Amino acid sequence: KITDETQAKQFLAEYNSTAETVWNAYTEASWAYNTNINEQNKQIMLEKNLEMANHTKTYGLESRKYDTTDFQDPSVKRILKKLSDLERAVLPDAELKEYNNLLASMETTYSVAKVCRDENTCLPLDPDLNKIMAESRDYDELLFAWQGWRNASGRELRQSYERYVELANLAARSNGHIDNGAFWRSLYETPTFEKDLEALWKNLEPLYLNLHTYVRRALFKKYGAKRINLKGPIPAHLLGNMWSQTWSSIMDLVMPYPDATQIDVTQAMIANGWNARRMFNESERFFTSLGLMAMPDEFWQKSMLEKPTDREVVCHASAWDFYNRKDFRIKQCTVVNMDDLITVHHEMGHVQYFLQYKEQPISFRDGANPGFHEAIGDVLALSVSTPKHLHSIGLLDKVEDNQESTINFLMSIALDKIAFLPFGYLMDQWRWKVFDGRIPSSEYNKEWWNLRLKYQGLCPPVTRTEEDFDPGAKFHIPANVPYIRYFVSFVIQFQFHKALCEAAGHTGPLHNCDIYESKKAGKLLGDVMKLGYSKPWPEAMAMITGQPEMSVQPLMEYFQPLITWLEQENKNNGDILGWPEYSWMPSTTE
Ligand SMILES: CC(=O)N[C@@H](CC(=O)O)C(=O)NC[C@H](CC1(C(=O)N[C@@H](Cc2ccc(O)cc2)C(=O)O)CCCC1)C(=O)O
Ligand SMILES: [Zn+2]
Repeated sequence: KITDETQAKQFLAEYNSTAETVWNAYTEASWAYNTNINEQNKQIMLEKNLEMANHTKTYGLESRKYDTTDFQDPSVKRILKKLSDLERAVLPDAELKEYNNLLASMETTYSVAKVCRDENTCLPLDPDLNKIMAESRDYDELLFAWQGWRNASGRELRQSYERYVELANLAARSNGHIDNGAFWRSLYETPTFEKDLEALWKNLEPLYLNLHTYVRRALFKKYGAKRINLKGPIPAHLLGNMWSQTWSSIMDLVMPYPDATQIDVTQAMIANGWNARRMFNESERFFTSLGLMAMPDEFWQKSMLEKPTDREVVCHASAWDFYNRKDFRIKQCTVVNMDDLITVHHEMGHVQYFLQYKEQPISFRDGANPGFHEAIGDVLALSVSTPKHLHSIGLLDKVEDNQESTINFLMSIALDKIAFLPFGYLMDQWRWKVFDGRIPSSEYNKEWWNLRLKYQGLCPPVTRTEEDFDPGAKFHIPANVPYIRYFVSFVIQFQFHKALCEAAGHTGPLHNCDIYESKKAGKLLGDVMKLGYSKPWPEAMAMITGQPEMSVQPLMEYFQPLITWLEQENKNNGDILGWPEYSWMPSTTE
């Protein structure tokens, strides 16, 4: 074992500079494929991925030769520990090639899947099927899109997924983890992580049950007793989203006070001639108003902000770090609406993080934990979404400060933030159980719907079998992107919001806070982003909030007026919380 710390530092300097070159080459190839899906670009990406894996393995095996027990520099210890996990590079050549091919083909299948109405009208998910799910109020048309998408995507992926699970577990176990789920959870460096998450969920469940009951009553009014059971789960295709993960698209069906201020600003964006570029410029303006960094010129030259018309692309939005400290991009098939304005801020939050930690060693160019990376953009979006801010950028003609408008506003935010919580929690509950063997492939779909029932109180609108593979109809599953990061983000973003609002000198209810132009708030956030992954995340959490733990208190404080209103409303309606008639399903006849 090598115990010479100076030698270790030289080794890491060499790793850092070679990694920048190799990772940049892979990222360029991956970008080329994602923005122009064809066989040649796929092959080049796979080749660059192998080169990156060789680099990871060479340096990873070398890093294992060091005994860091007596080392002084904590960063050297932290980086060597991270490098010693080879991830997929640990696989033998044949398995690594098979694994990378599986991932590329699953992502391609998902990204090019279409649903055909007839032989010459085939609809992609983005924007066509998403638009139907958000805007249609026709039960059968919604079912056409919902079932068609699952046939075109999930069903096609089941077999590949089964093999992917085996190889992901083989890699994880070869690196010393029990299974791939244990490897994913290890990124949070929290021994009590699963227990902490369950405690958070137990605190949040009552909020969700109240929202679920209220929305079920509204859908009962719209779709009637044959389709909605006031004591049963909600059919999964009626919530305004292909995966029922966020419900703000059905605000028109659930709006508490239709005569008070309406928050959806899509019409105003279109009326004011907003386009994709304007949406990104507005977001950049918010970041610079906090004293944070503007986008480099290269960002505007090289990003893909709209769906091209002449080729197939991966439309699922994403933010890219090219690991050369200069080149950062976003790929988004931007549509001019409120939903996408939020997504723009989300992706710009990732790029801001990339910019803030770009001088860190490459091993530290990550979020304090993955949930931190997901929270940055959403924190700013909480300010942008306030009536006050929307009014200031010309998207809301008047701001009314009364109880009805407040409840309408909080409902529109709750339909995204509270509705999302059970979905954000269950996605990796399913995957962790697949990786540890508690869910065998013969029960993939049955267990998926058991979790959808248990946490979200949803039921499939038509009977599902093991011919189906509904988890595969959600991007992150075939794309091998972990998901618990979003559940963590939806909790901590309210902790960050509360702390930044205090730094900005905000007084009054938390839901009215807009941190726009607060340099103090910006500094608090910027200093944490600069750390990247260099310090354990509780230290970063304490820098922002003054304490090291995840807490639901700020989220509860933010929604308190709505929670009180929902409890009263559900009581007035004589409605029960939950779905005791859990085996009910909607009738398929009129
Ligand atoms: C190279 C690369 O892959 N980079 C990573 C970033 C990084 O790791 O550096 C990346 O860009 N990942 C893509 C992913 C895209 C989106 C997503 O998938 N969101 C979740 C959950 C959710 C839902 C509502 C919401 O308001 C916020 C989140 C979903 O839609 O289910 C799509 C819309 C928003 C974010 C993302 O940005 O997280
Ligand atoms: Zn994200």
